Amino acid sequence: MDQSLFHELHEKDPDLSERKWTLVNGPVIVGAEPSGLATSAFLREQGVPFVVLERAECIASLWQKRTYDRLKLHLPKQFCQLPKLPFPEDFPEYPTRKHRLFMMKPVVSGGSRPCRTRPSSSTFAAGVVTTGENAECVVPDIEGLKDFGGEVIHACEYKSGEKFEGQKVLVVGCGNSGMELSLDLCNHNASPSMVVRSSVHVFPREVFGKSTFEIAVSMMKWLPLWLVDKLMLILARLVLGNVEKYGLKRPSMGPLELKNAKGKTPVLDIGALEKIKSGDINVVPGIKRFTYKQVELVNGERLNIDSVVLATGYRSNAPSWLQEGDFLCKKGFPKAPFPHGWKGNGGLYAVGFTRRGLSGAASDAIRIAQDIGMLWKHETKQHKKISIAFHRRFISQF
Ligand SMILES: Cc1cc2nc3c(=O)[nH]c(=O)nc-3n(C[C@H](O)[C@H](O)[C@H](O)COP(=O)(O)OP(=O)(O)OC[C@H]3O[C@@H](n4cnc5c(N)ncnc54)[C@H](O)[C@@H]3O)c2cc1C
Ligand SMILES: NC(=O)C1=CN([C@@H]2O[C@H](COP(=O)(O)OP(=O)(O)OC[C@H]3O[C@@H](n4cnc5c(N)ncnc54)[C@H](OP(=O)(O)O)[C@@H]3O)[C@@H](O)[C@H]2O)C=CC1
Ligand SMILES: O=C(O)C(=O)Cc1c[nH]c2ccccc12
Repeated sequence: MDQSLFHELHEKDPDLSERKWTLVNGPVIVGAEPSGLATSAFLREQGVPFVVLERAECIASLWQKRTYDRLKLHLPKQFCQLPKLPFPEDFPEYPTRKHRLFMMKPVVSGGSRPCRTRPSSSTFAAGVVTTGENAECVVPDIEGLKDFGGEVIHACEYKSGEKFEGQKVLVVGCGNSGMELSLDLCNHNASPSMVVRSSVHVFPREVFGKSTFEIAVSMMKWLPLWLVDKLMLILARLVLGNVEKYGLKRPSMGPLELKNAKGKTPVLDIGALEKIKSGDINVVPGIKRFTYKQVELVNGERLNIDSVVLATGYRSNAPSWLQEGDFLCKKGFPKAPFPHGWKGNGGLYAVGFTRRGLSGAASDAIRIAQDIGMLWKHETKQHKKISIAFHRRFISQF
């Protein structure tokens, strides 16, 4: 590192010399999951050397290690493809997590392994944040949870309901995780109670054999968002009836408006609602406190429970490692609203913070790779020109 820069940084951070530093030529991509891998694939195609940094010891760690066995994508496959890697026709409409991992293999074996680069004499610098909207588990601090005495896990540690057979399990949270894990627990002969502390939008995953998400996307081409929201709610009411009578209060904001404004994903139901209607999943209100093997709810009711699954969501971790104040907000999302959040100043980029799942990540990756590809070509051309001029001058001295 340049000595004057080192001194300047050392003044700000006295521990600097204790840390390991590596000089990297080319973009640094942080995160090796769909967003990082898609960006890598595009950069490789454009001949840009890059390095991928990943905290886990493998790629695709969310899909390999932090998801449950029976997980399937809840959007049809055409909305969850990585650029240039369409799911094969013979894959099911809603691929499983194993299908998803299978699709990521070629990207990796093609060359975007963590910490891989080609030597270059250019000093081109760019940083791509792809650490995701789900980087850390949200673990709420609920009174008495530490002394509960039974097993407490987060949804990301849940693999299967097998080990909960015969148990009373409290599932905290009613997003897609809470709903799907409650269903999985039922299917393994456990008795889940699911906490709904505020409200939730529930839709069937399909209506008359057609994906509900796809219907909404088609309508968005012609109609304003507020109207699509209204029509989706009418459709849900016709197909599901009034879900509020089962304790599933709907938010006052429409589903797509809420997703855009707060990132809260509507539930695309794959069977939990039937179990709620039949009473196999017991819907309960917010938690007041835990006591030994019991939970006390805000309505004063007490339940005996054996285990707790916290399906309480995820958050970005970028503010903890990216020391730059302009690009990201406190919650670790780009400050600029979609579709402008992919590019910041000074070579900073972000992929996968659009609150639009995998298709949002794919569109970010394409934009960024094009931008970096162009800058890289310009930079290397300039570099070549300087080298040739220097070479000529050097030769002319003799
Ligand atoms: C259970 C579940 C199911 C989902 N299903 C769908 C679906 O069906 N369709 C859809 O469109 N979307 C779905 N999503 C949304 C999800 O965000 C995307 O599927 C996708 O995984 C996002 O990819 P990503 O690369 O942006 O982030 P992630 O997959 O979260 O990957 C981020 C990577 O960055 C690494 N990382 C984090 N912090 C650091 C650090 N400080 N240093 C180095 N590396 C770091 C992580 O280890 C991870 O490998 C789902 C999400 C979850 C949790
Ligand atoms: N098959 C698939 O494709 C699946 C996809 N996913 C996706 O993964 C992402 C994360 O989903 P998910 O894990 O469900 O997280 P979400 O953020 O969607 O949901 C978190 C839930 O936990 C509740 N909660 C948080 N803290 C507390 C608390 N202290 N007490 C009671 N309830 C609490 C929230 O309630 P409140 O609203 O009141 O804050 C909310 O119901 C989403 O994008 C989702 O679509 C997840 C599972 C399966
Ligand atoms: O972010 C997610 O969890 C997704 O699965 C993708 C997604 C993006 N926009 C949506 C709107 C309704 C349901 C799911 C999604």
